[in-house]
Amino acid sequence: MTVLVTGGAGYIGSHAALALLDAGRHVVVLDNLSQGHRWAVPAGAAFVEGDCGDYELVRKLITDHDVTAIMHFAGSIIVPESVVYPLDYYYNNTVNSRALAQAAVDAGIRHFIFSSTAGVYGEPAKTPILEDFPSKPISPYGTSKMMTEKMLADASVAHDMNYVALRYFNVAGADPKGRAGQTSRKATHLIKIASQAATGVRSHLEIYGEDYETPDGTCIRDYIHVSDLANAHVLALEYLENGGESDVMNCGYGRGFSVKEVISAVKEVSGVDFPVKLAERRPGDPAALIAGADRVREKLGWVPKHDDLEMIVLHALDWEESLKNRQVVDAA
Ligand SMILES: NC(=O)c1ccc[n+]([C@@H]2O[C@H](COP(=O)([O-])OP(=O)(O)OC[C@H]3O[C@@H](n4cnc5c(N)ncnc54)[C@H](O)[C@@H]3O)[C@@H](O)[C@H]2O)c1
Ligand SMILES: O=c1ccn([C@@H]2O[C@H](COP(=O)(O)OP(=O)(O)O[C@H]3O[C@H](CO)[C@@H](O)[C@H](O)[C@H]3O)[C@@H](O)[C@H]2O)c(=O)[nH]1
Repeated sequence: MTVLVTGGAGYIGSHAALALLDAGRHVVVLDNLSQGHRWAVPAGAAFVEGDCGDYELVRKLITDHDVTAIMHFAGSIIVPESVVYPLDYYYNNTVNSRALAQAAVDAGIRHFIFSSTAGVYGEPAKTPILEDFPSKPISPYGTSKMMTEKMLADASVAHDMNYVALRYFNVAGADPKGRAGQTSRKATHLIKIASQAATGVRSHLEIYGEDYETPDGTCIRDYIHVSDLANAHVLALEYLENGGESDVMNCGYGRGFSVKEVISAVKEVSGVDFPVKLAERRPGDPAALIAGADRVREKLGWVPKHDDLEMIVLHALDWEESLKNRQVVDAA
């Protein structure tokens, strides 16, 4: 009874692997190390280097490791990059997910958990965003994820496999025990970048637009601690194993912070007044994204432990400091 974690050498997958191990599960990580790091795979997990779209490899590792469920994190994640290289995104996020789903179905895997995104909603008409709002992505990244959701929905009807697609809002922070954190080679996320500015890895931070229709003019996002998100995956697995019906669920706290509020929190917690510059709007940024987050609480019994911006920032800063010692920082 092993859980296959694709993308488990990356940011969120490594935290999910830790949460599964903490819950007493067996884990095998499959990662092609295009973005992740071998050292980020928790010590208690088996590791296979390879591509989640490699059907034969996946079939073999399902047999070799006695896999009974899959958590699928592997993918390409940078929204603006997906606009420039859309076909790469459809390949890695949709085509490779199709191959993985095929291998899962053919091997008799009965439970599948998928990393989806608030990006499937595009520019929602209002917030909080509920799961039954229309999926109208405005980037190839969002569309590539939406298509995988739809494949899983159809496959779950045709085959004996239930699934949960978790639609993450803005994931941030790091393992409170310092065992994992965000180490992406091409950081774009606000809290990561602000933490790099506070720890001297970057010279400054740019605010992408302050003329949005929000109280302080900067974009509002629902920041969720990565360890709370990882725990939602463990609960989703238990839910599916107990016969829960397939579903999509938002993962956020149901409240938002503006870019300026996040910057203030990082300055406050770090004690560093790093330079901040105003820049143009980044294309494709909706003004406000806040999760309607009742379903994940009601259906999974999810109770977050880290719904506190200062705590999220503190853990992100601690991780950034620890990366300096590992000498794997990705400078701007
Ligand atoms: N970080 C966020 O805020 C966020 C928000 C919404 C959704 N997501 C989704 O969560 C998942 C994990 O994101 P992350 O932030 O941990 O990113 P990440 O880049 O840190 O991790 C992704 C991992 O997948 C691996 N990978 C990529 N393509 C692969 C392939 N074809 N085969 C095997 N391994 C492959 C990479 O090497 C990396 O280790 C992604 O699917 C992403 O779309 C992330
Ligand atoms: O240096 C920076 C980085 C970000 N931002 C702003 O900060 C906000 C948050 O940006 P970022 O951290 O890059 O996250 P998002 O673009 O909101 O996207 C994340 O959150 C989405 C859900 O809300 C997911 O769909 C995506 O996969 C995930 O990358 C946005 O308004 C950005 O314009 C800045 O002003 N300066």
